[in-house]
Amino acid sequence: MSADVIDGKAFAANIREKVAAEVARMKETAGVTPGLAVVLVGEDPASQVYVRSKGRMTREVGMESFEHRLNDDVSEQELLDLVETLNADPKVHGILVQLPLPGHMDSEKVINTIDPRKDVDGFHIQNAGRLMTGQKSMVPCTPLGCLMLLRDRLGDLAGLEAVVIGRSNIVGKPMAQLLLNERCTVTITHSKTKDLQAHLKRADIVVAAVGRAEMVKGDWLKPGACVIDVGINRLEPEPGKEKGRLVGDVDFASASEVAGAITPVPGGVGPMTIACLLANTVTACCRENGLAEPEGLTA
Ligand SMILES: Nc1nc(=O)c2c([nH]1)NC[C@@H]1CN(c3ccc(C(=O)N[C@@H](CCC(=O)O)C(=O)O)cc3)C=[N+]21
Repeated sequence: MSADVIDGKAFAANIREKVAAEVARMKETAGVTPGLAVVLVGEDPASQVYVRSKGRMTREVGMESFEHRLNDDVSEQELLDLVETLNADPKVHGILVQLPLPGHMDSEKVINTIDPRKDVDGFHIQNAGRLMTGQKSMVPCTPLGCLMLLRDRLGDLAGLEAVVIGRSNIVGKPMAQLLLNERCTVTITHSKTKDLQAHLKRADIVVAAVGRAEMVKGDWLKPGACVIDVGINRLEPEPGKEKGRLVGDVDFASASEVAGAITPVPGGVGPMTIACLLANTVTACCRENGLAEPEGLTA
């Protein structure tokens, strides 16, 4: 192995420490405590685990955590009413509605009902538009976390060739936009891209967010590339095991022979996502209260 393994877990812990210091300062100087509301519809076990660890980390940094669990047969109107209630609640500075929502709900409508100032996921159409036009916005947590890791590793990103694999509204598109804002030369590839390997061969930066286990192989990469693996895929359990292994969209074994630096799964981008959610909540609370925004927690 030649690549440096980027320790997202440690980096995220460091971000959470900064967030905690900021929260303490806000309580002391302005008497405000940032609050994050998380809404979970249905009983998906993986989502429950994720929501629980968000709640724990929210409290650990000294913020208030509000958890709302709704049955998966709740009507869309009931969910919209809850979002409106949270919009109007002065103790709530950030609102996250866990996705995916049950099939009978219109996710776009639900997301766009969140007050954009409280949209700590950065999924509201107003935040997407603001990010695209370079106006102050809430930035989606996973791409923000990836950007922090890239800046830490590479410093100034201007002029670098960046290839994003995946075109989702949640990761691929905002990631490409952030890299463009850093003045990278950005290519967005996806499942219909004709010659992915030809693109990757040029890439100084690779952000893989396709959701296909171990798809990107080491010999597709430019030697020395910085590889950020957003994928979280669970493999089939091996015989006799209850749970399969967690792997990314990049074949770590072969990629770490070629890359200059690479994020592992788990322990890479995942923890950064939660840390950035907390950072966004602090940012939202500062903006709401006219307080100076802390350095290093936004894009
Ligand atoms: N509105 C909304 N916003 C989200 O940000 C959102 C969502 N819905 N729905 C679900 C996905 C998933 N997600 C993860 C975040 C962190 C880890 C994470 O910390 N993973 C650990 C390990 C997890 C494990 O061991 O199972 C790691 O990669 O090291 C995973 C998954 C945020 N999501």
